[in-house]
Amino acid sequence: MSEITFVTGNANKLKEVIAILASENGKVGKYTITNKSLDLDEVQGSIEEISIHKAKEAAKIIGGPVLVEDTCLGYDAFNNLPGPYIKWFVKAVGLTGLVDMLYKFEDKGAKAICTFGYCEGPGHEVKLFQGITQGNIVDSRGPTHFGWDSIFEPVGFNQTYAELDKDIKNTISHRFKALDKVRDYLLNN
Ligand SMILES: O=c1[nH]c(=O)c2ncn([C@@H]3O[C@H](COP(=O)(O)OP(=O)(O)OP(=O)(O)O)[C@@H](O)[C@H]3O)c2[nH]1
Ligand SMILES: [Mg+2]
Repeated sequence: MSEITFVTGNANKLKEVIAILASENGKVGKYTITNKSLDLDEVQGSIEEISIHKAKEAAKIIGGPVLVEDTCLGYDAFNNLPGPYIKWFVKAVGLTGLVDMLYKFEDKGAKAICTFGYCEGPGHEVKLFQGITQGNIVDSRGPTHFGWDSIFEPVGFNQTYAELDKDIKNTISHRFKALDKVRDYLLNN
């Protein structure tokens, strides 16, 4: 039995990862998923570079197998920015600012991108697993306690992530799609 530590400083992410990946007593195949709340350094760079760096740093701190995740929200009209910097945009301009900055653009399309990084331990390579959900940026609707959930309406739905039942979000989200690949990998390795 091997243990993998999911390292994140975000309680909402953790809830979703547990619900999607490890609902049955924290186990995925031969692995037990535990967690540690840590704020990891985030370098500037591509989505992939950020997740690789986070995973390597987490493996060093934990000294064993780790899973980390980085989430981006990229506007189609902005060539995928704010992307990995969405957290700082939420803090700086709020949800209203994030909606208003698209006012001159007809295209309200956006991609929610989730990239998990798995590292077996210090010095090991990092494996990446990505999931993308396409949506539109809309005026805030629903609870606002998780990032930009209330301004992202996934394609094919007329509710925002925040309005959707958690059970629904967790079967269509960027995080679900990425975790599906993580699960596949863990069940076969
Ligand atoms: O509405 C949302 N629905 C989601 O499904 C979702 N997933 C992440 N986020 C937010 O997007 C930023 C990512 O930054 P991020 O990946 O660096 O996360 P973080 O710094 O909070 O945690 P971590 O890096 O310690 O894991 C942060 O502001 C998160 O709150 C979401 N917002
Ligand atoms: Mg972060």
